[in-house]
Amino acid sequence: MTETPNPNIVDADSLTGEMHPIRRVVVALGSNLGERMTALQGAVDALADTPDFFVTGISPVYETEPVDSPVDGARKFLNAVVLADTTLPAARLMERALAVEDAFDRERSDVRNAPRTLDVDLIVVGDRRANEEFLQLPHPRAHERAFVLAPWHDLEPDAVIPDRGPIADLLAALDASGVTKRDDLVLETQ
Ligand SMILES: Nc1ncnc2c1ncn2[C@@H]1O[C@H](COP(=O)(O)OP(=O)(O)OP(=O)(O)O)[C@@H](O)[C@H]1O
Ligand SMILES: Nc1nc2c(c(=O)[nH]1)N=C(CO)CN2
Repeated sequence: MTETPNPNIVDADSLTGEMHPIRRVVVALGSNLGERMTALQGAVDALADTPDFFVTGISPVYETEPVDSPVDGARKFLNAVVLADTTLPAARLMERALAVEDAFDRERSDVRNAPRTLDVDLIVVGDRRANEEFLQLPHPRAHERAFVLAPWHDLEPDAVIPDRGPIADLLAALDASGVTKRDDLVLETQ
């Protein structure tokens, strides 16, 4: 007897499956090398051009003190967060994030947290959990990063990181003194 697939049990990350649920995605952007705003705007445009990926929100831009920088006196970052709805599997999103970084001459360094033209991090993909080197979800350090939580909180004050809690509470527990909103810098939607 042929088994009829149950449409309610979709392997959301099967790369071969036809059906994928729509999931809300939070993407964090950062740059502290070169033309920082050009890189952030380019990332927003590239994400918006991604098939089956619909940008629903773009945060204000924050200028932030480098966290855990290996370089003394490293330049400040510009950071922002993009919200989107997508049916793309998380692994495809990760590939896309890496391709967008590469398009901005991101050099991959062995030095952890080295300055970078563009960093594109997946923070949450619906309630998807992953713990592989290539893909960890929710992002394992997002809950302790004011440079991620502050812009995200502007867009979604009631958001929750699975297993970590409400971002409002997480943000309130952090020292956010190194994180400054730059009202003069605005990322545009296409
Ligand atoms: N949720 C995720 N978002 C972005 N990259 C991830 C994620 N999970 C795993 N990775 C992997 O991490 C690698 C990117 O590391 P990268 O050098 O950009 O880290 P980083 O941005 O410097 O540090 P951090 O991960 O602390 O933000 C990629 O190979 C990517 O596959
Ligand atoms: N302020 C700031 N600090 C960082 C950032 C970042 O985007 N902003 N990214 C890091 C690694 O991803 C490490 N440190």
